[in-house]
Amino acid sequence: MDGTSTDGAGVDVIVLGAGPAGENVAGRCARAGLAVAIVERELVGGECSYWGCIPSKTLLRPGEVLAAARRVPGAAAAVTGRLDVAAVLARRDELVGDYHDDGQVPWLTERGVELVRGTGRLTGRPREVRVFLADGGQRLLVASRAVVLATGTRATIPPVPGLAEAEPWDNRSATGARHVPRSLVVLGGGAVGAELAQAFRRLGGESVTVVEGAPRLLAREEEFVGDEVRAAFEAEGITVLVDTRATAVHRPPAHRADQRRPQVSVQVTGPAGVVRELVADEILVAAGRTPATDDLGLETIGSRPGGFVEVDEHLRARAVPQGWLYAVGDVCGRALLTHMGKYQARIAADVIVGRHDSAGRPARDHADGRAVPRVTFTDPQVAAVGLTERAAREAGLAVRAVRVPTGGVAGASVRGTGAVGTSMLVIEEDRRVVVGATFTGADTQELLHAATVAIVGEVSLDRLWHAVPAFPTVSEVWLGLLEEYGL
Ligand SMILES: Cc1cc2nc3c(=O)[nH]c(=O)nc-3n(C[C@H](O)[C@H](O)[C@H](O)COP(=O)(O)OP(=O)(O)OC[C@H]3O[C@@H](n4cnc5c(N)ncnc54)[C@H](O)[C@@H]3O)c2cc1C
Ligand SMILES: NC(=O)c1ccc[n+]([C@@H]2O[C@H](COP(=O)([O-])OP(=O)(O)OC[C@H]3O[C@@H](n4cnc5c(N)ncnc54)[C@H](O)[C@@H]3O)[C@@H](O)[C@H]2O)c1
Repeated sequence: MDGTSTDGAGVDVIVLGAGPAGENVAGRCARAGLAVAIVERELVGGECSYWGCIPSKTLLRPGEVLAAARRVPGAAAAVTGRLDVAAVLARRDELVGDYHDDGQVPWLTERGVELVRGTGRLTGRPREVRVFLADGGQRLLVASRAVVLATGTRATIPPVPGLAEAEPWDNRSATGARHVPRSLVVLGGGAVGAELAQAFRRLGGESVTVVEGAPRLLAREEEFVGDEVRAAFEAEGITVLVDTRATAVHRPPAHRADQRRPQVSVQVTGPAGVVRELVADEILVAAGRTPATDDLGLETIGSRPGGFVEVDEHLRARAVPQGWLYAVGDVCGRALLTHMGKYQARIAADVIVGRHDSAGRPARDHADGRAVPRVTFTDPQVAAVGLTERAAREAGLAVRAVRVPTGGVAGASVRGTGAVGTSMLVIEEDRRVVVGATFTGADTQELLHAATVAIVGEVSLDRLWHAVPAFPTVSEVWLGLLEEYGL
């Protein structure tokens, strides 16, 4: 084909997508001595670095610090001003590298990974990828060992009449905002919606309304999670509408190019079919993610373009029996979280490299489905790992759940007044091991890893009893939970 150069000779592994998952599989393969090319069509670092984890946490942090100070008598009196929005947005810009990837590219080049700027597509021949280069040319790459798909996801825009035409915000426009809208409707109360609703409220949004179709916020977590986050949101003036779906959206066109965009009206239908109309400056769609596979050549391997890439326990695409195609990160649909994508990347790299565990078994994914840690960075924070009580019962496990208030320990009291939250363990009765844990409250993120270790290590309660939490730390909730269980 005209303009195509075939100079992929000598490449062992091709990775499509340089988000956190792609970078990690490339880096680990290269560390093992393989020649690796990584293809990226936007910015090295992916969604997480520029439009996901990093900017969203940066927008949340100032409000979290202020709220924490207000809970400490003596310190509270020193909080006299408002958040400096311009400084918050400037810090966001700094942490996203002003939307340039110069700070991230060296991580790849220092490891000897070749960066190819362009859009990659499977050709249908084994281990072959055509790259539509950013400069307009094309390049054919052929790998001797493997191709890894790590192309991530984008925001799903649900088929609500008028929504797409209303030019809604998605995670990119929201995390990259240049101003705080006076009024904001957030469609979806999952992790993206909950975090960004609170961020914009605390940054000065006068009216923030979350519209969630499920019966509660963060609906995949324990039921008390959504109830507690909702109570906290309502206490700070965020309106939460659950069991409610958007049914029509309308934004009239601006009359002149220099005019402020007209407000958007959102018709929602709530419980018992009650219809309401919400009017706001912006609507943010936070209704889940769509895999970036519509133009990846999946049809050439017999898979449906636009879907998640189904993988086995070695992260090999099930559609390719020869086993040369892998998928890691969001695109494999297992757990849409950066740290899980990075974990899958390490496993896939070890399979490609041929690394075995100490028992001589090939690397495989043990954590997905069983021990996925997740933190929603709202205030109160939600930190959870493993199975919810309901999921454990649905999986046929005989479990008992125990709960204590997170604020009931001295460690919480010394951190501030009015500590809220709940700590809960889901315990499999037969084996006396933890299979799930949830901690809500301020700063519970750091309680989580102990629970992850307990689950992955299958540590018995009788052993956990001898893991003494230091005084006065919030980790003393572990002691309360084990006593509540009967130890
Ligand atoms: C607002 C928000 C906040 C979040 N916060 C957190 C958080 O706090 N913690 C957490 O763990 N997770 C968080 N996530 C999820 C996290 O961002 C994703 O799980 C993570 O980015 C997935 O990494 P990935 O490498 O699989 O894909 P991505 O980060 O999406 O990267 C994929 C890359 O592939 C490139 N690409 C796509 N198609 C092609 C192609 N054909 N050729 C070449 N390149 C291609 C893209 O340009 C992109 O750079 C958040 C997500 C959002 C939206
Ligand atoms: N702190 C974190 O780790 C973090 C933060 C943000 C995102 N993420 C990851 O990103 C992924 C995507 O997050 P998300 O919040 O976009 O998706 P999500 O699937 O977690 O939540 C989407 C929510 O939108 C609701 N919804 C969908 N369509 C709707 C409609 N038409 N009307 C009303 N409600 C509707 C769903 O019921 C659901 O509760 C998450 O799965 C999570 O893994 C993680």
